[in-house]
Amino acid sequence: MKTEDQPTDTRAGFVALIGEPNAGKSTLLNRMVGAKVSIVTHKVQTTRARIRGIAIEAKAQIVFVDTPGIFRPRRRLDRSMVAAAWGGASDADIVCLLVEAHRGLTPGVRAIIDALKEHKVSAPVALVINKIDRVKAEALLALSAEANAEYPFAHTFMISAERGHGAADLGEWLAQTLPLGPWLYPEDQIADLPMRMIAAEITREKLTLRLHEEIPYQLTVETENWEERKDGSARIDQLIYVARPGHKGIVLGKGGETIKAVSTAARAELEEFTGRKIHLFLQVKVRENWLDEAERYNEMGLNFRDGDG
Ligand SMILES: Nc1nc2c(ncn2[C@@H]2O[C@H](COP(=O)(O)OP(=O)(O)OP(=O)(O)O)[C@@H](O)[C@H]2O)c(=O)[nH]1
Repeated sequence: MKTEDQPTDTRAGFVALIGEPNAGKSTLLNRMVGAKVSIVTHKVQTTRARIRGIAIEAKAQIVFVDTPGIFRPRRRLDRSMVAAAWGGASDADIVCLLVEAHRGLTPGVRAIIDALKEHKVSAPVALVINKIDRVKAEALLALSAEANAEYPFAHTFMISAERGHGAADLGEWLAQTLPLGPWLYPEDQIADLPMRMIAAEITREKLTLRLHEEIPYQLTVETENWEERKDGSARIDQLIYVARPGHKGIVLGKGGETIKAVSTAARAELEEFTGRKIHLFLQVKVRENWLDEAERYNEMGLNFRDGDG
């Protein structure tokens, strides 16, 4: 609620990052927010939850909605993800469409542009050409012209989310373009994602990095318990759900060496993130068909659409 005594020159609002899987949404989010809130791996379709990060730019508070990749729905999970992505896009004050410079207007990007038109997204849409480090300048201009002929983008940015080029200009424009209004979250809050979920994401990232291609992405991590201790440390208990009995052994590894390595890496990152000592306890459970359980979807911030698939 806006009150008389609040400054009137602040701005705040939601910015949805959309684009094909692997476009660099998580990398950009992490760069703008300056804290690790999303998983960055070489695998596609890693972002499952609608994770948000908050950046402060001049007098504006920019709340990023990192949507799951928008791609063609095949399985039930994919359809929820697509619905969540479009939900995020139409609730936003600004939409940023990330396009990979070296891939250009792929059929996937064209499908997103068609969907923007079809969903009549009223928010200004910025075209963000990412990974400019991978192409020559001439190619960028041609791509920009081609894309702007397809959709009335409010602005075009050419950036490298990884190296940082152009990110400041984008941040400045977002800050100027968001609606005037009081900040939405307290200043010291870097993300509205509960710490438990961040902790689960960290462990899932370590698992993904460690297991490479051995396990499909049917694997989920939940933080069951977070206990504050008197000495300032915290005890975190997490459950790793795998879809098949055979996967349990892979996650554990020979003599438990995989799970130990994952636990060590996750604990180190959690300690760095929280600035405190962490006691991390991991347990692996088999949960066949977890992909079909509504409960799991809701925990991931997705709406389970009964009757689908
Ligand atoms: N060369 C180059 N690579 C980049 C750049 N930005 C991101 N990447 C890489 O592109 C890959 C995908 O980046 P992510 O940030 O995970 O992509 P995403 O859009 O969040 O992907 P999903 O979570 O699958 O939707 C990673 O390997 C990044 O390191 C960039 O500016 N230049």
